[in-house]
Amino acid sequence: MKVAIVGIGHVGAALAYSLLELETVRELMLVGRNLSRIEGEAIDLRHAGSFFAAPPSVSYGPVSECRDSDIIVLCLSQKTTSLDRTHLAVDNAQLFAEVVPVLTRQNPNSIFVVATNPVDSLTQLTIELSDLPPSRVLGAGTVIDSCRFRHALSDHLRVHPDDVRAYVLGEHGESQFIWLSGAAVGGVRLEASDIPLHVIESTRSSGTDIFRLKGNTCYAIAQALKLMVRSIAGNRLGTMPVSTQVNLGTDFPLLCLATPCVVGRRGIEQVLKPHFSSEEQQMWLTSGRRVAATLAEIHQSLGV
Ligand SMILES: NC(=O)c1ccc[n+]([C@@H]2O[C@H](COP(=O)([O-])OP(=O)(O)OC[C@H]3O[C@@H](n4cnc5c(N)ncnc54)[C@H](O)[C@@H]3O)[C@@H](O)[C@H]2O)c1
Repeated sequence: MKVAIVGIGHVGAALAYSLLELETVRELMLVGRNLSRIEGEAIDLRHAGSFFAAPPSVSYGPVSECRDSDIIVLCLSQKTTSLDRTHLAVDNAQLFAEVVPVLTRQNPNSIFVVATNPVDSLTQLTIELSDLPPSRVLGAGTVIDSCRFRHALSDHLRVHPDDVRAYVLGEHGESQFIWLSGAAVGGVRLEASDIPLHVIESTRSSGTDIFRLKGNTCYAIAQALKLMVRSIAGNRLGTMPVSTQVNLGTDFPLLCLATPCVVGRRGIEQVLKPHFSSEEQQMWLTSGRRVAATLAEIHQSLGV
């Protein structure tokens, strides 16, 4: 299986390194604009690969040379110093408008995985620009936020994070929410009183806290993206809260939000339908309204 990563910055490079150990990935292509930088990354990764059992071959090149990939992970981005992910919307939409149509033409069978922020709006934009079925375009959604929640709650309850079955859903941003009515620890349903405020706050703010401290986040998102790539490449049918197209009714345009999905060789194999409490339903719609507003700004800037 050939995986191309477009945009070899902090996230793209961390993902490339983490994919060296996935034996289902046989070819890895680094795609970027600064060719000497990505050549350096490719050589470094080849050397690192010699410490793994069956590393992929590593190539590099510009978007115009990225062909015949099975999976394309979009990590390209304009630089930002803002803590608000939506501030990147217009600039990153412009980048997507330049590269997604080219990539789709040259990689007609690829599944697209979107990491770039604001991830929900850009996942929807990728569906529109590529004209692919929505099942073949998935955003990183709240995979990382769910991991942060499980990590913080498992620390508090003193259980292993794997035994916390819980998702953060909605927008990867301010309006995300913990799907409490669907959460369990060791098979026992979680109650609101089981979750201290500091766990909720750290789930929502730790991405921006890390950004404030080191100027980027890369390792955890790389693992989240690797989970998605592994489920597609190995047809593992793992369930994860990726960003996918949802229909919120006539008051909304088609847009993407994070909801639990089964991920396999064809991309999104199933979109699961969570049963929300009335409060969760309101939070879900609030996420929808925020993404719709960002999407409107993107459409206006692109004149579409
Ligand atoms: N979804 C998530 O959970 C999540 C988590 C962390 C970061 N992110 C997002 O991922 C994106 C990347 O973050 P980063 O820290 O790696 O940024 P970065 O600035 O380090 O890297 C971006 C890279 O994109 C490249 N690029 C820009 N335009 C390009 C083009 N036309 N073709 C090819 N490459 C191009 C740049 O040269 C740069 O190397 C950002 O939008 C960030 O907000 C998302």
